[in-house]
Amino acid sequence: MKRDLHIVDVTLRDGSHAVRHTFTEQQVRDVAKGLDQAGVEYFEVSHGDGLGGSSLQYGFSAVNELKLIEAASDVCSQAKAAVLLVPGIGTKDDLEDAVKAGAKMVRVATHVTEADVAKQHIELGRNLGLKTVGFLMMAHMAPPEKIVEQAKLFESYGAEIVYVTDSAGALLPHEVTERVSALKENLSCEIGFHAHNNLSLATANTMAAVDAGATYIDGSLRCLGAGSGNAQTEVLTAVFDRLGYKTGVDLYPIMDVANDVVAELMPRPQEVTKASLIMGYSGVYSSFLLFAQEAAKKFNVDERDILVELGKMQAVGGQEDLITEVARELANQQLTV
Ligand SMILES: C[C@H](O)CC(=O)C(=O)O
Ligand SMILES: [Mn+2]
Repeated sequence: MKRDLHIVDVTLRDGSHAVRHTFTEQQVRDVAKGLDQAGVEYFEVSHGDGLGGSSLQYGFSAVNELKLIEAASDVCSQAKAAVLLVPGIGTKDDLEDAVKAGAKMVRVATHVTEADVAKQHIELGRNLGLKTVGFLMMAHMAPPEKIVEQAKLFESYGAEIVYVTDSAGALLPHEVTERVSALKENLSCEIGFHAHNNLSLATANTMAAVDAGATYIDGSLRCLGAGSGNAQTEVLTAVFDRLGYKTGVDLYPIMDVANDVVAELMPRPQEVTKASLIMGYSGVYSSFLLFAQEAAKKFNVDERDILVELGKMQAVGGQEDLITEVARELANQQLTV
């Protein structure tokens, strides 16, 4: 079918953060099968921090992600597995292994000002015949001109799609419009948008992105993802159908996999809580949520204070060890007053 809007489901990758990387092969099979039957074209599957993410720093996966990619690919008749690769966490060898396991798309993710580290990985993606995407994370931290500059690097390396990634769920709709419009005006590749719902704006922001010209949008079933989660795949399906777009996704089947499969495996409802709200408000990387909550308990400090401090420090992914430092420092300050 000819789609005019592509919904990429990230439940089995961004959702991995929310379940502390404990997805089992059976869970992955069930979700992938449901996505396939519902007509989803691409879905991501890997550790939450992408290929190679299973580590002390980011949290160990219960099951090797190559097995998960294989399990997901096995049950699909038309849907294709995508993997995320953050250069420095994942390697070119990891990508080659993921392709052997069945991956058909790679999304190479860098901090919004560091696109240059993705050259080799994007080139490899193209050489391996993958649909190749550049993913600019923490997009609220750079103005539109900077994002254009960085996106052009991705495009020059061969990326077929460049994403504005609102990792902190901090962007407001007009800020999404500014960023996506700037890319649309200055690039010839397709534009994508990835939302987090920390300010309860994931759907509104995704609508703003599509209005500004994005043709790839991310969602997760029941919002399962880091922080307050992502835009909700089944909601995006309904909303964009109402708006007259052809996504190729069928509403009842996508609702069924969300409710009958994903809801059953969620450790907690995916809500905007005081901690995730403060992440959107202060511009904090959504994947820090569970680490900050753990540190708050350990050092008996308010999780919001940790997150506000991390926002002020402009901490980015890879600096998870700072979270404990900040919590310890806040606890010391409490002792001295
Ligand atoms: C590695 C991150 O979790 C990628 C992502 O989904 C984001 O930045 O948001
Ligand atoms: Mn995300």
